[in-house]
Amino acid sequence: MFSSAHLPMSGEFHAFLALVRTTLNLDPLAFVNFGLIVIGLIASLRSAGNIIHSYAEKTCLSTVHVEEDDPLYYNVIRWMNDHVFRHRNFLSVLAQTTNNPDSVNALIQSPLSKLDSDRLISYREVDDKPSIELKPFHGSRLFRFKRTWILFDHATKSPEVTGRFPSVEGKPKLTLQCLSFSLSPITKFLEEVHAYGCKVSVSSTTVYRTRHNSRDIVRWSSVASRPSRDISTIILDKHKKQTILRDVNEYLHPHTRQWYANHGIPYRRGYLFSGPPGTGKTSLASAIAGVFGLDIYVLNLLDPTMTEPQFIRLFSEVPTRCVVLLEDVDAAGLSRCDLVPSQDCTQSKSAAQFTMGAARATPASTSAISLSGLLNAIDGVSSHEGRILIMTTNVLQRLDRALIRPGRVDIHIRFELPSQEELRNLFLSIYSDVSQNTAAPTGKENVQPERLDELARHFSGRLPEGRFSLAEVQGFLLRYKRQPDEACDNVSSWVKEMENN
Ligand SMILES: Nc1ncnc2c1ncn2[C@@H]1O[C@H](COP(=O)(O)OP(=O)(O)OP(=O)(O)O)[C@@H](O)[C@H]1O
Repeated sequence: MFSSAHLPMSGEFHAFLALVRTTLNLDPLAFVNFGLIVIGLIASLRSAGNIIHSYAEKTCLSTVHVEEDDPLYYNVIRWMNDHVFRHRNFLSVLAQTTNNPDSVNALIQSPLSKLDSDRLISYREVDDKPSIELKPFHGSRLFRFKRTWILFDHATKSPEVTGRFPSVEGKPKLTLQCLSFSLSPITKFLEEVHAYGCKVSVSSTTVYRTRHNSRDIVRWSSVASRPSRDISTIILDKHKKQTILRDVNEYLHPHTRQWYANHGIPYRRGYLFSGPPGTGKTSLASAIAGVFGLDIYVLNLLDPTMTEPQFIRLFSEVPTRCVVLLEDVDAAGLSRCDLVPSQDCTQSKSAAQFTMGAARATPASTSAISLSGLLNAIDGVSSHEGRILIMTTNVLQRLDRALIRPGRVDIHIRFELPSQEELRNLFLSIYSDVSQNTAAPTGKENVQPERLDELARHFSGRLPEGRFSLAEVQGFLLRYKRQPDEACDNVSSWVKEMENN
């Protein structure tokens, strides 16, 4: 210990100490000694804490790490935000711009929506709240879940931190820890988190696409979560619609899974939607996902950054019940050339071209994925059971028979250019709110349902059958969103204009 008597000191400092001693009646160096004792104590407590922590970690501390590209990662953060962080102020948060439907509703209820739709409005001047969400970014928090204390720790480990702020690009790390000899408290918590995630997104469909994560590994990543498309908005022959809905329903039934297992048949189901562009193939896939409460996993065969092993791995990583959507499979130019030696391939190619007619030649493969790779992904041993595969194509003849044989494609739905009945239904569907008076702006008349029926008949009668896709006709109708009379009056000139193009 130090004592002022033992220390060599300058005259001024000595005088200062003497002054303090006489005025406060205390030895200042006693404070220094006391400070050193406190620091020593803290250091020993910390090292004891570290020893206890590392001992506990080895014996009774259960730890669970959640990977950033697992859906649980977002569900845990959402649960924490909604249940734990909601009432706490944070000084360091992550700002996110959201396109939530609430802001759209707020806009509908604002005075702006009362303005005449002919008036030009600059939305820069709109004084509505920006849809910015502030979320806790980094940090740890001890919280109680069903009588167990759990430590939540969320950090972004940047490879190198430059400047004052941690990089958002770093590798995120999420850990959950609790004092327990088993993992069951955390497992129960994760089950609750999963159930909460399902409840929150019950009426929406989440779309997943592939993305390179912070470690440059291609993983599934949710790109959008939107309200499920209502199946009644899909214009398709009633029989075809019922066929596919019944089939998917039966396939997903728990008894069916057991039946497949009993018969030793891989539990998989595949559908092919073929037809001209803009006839509703993708829309039907998304409506099916909505009806059965499934998420959609979209794989792009033309993605230049994806290799075949990555494609096969991603295919096997989809969850048990989901829709895997492979769009425009014909565009990838996959053919038997990948499967057979070159001489046979030339023969089979020319045979294929013969059957299709000279007009459409099989294109050279433009995909990094070969036909054998795709077949492997669809029904190889690692392919996931329980999923629904939906492939769409504009040109059925371009598909190799191996790809669409039963077992890979169980039901084929052909989409045609619309009949007059379908055009009439599209008209009625677009103007359904005009007749129900739900969204009519000021100054616009309502149309009685009988009048709308009459207009729909006139409209479809003026359009040639099997000439335009529903997407094209929908594009025309969108010019007259709330004026069915004007759409009806102008459709003939639109047809002429389209035919001259
Ligand atoms: N049968 C349909 N029923 C309802 N809407 C349709 C239908 N066909 C097309 N549409 C509308 O047209 C647009 C394009 O439809 P969609 O993307 O489903 O067509 P697609 O057949 O998948 O086209 P592509 O072959 O080019 O991918 C969507 O906005 C959709 O609402």
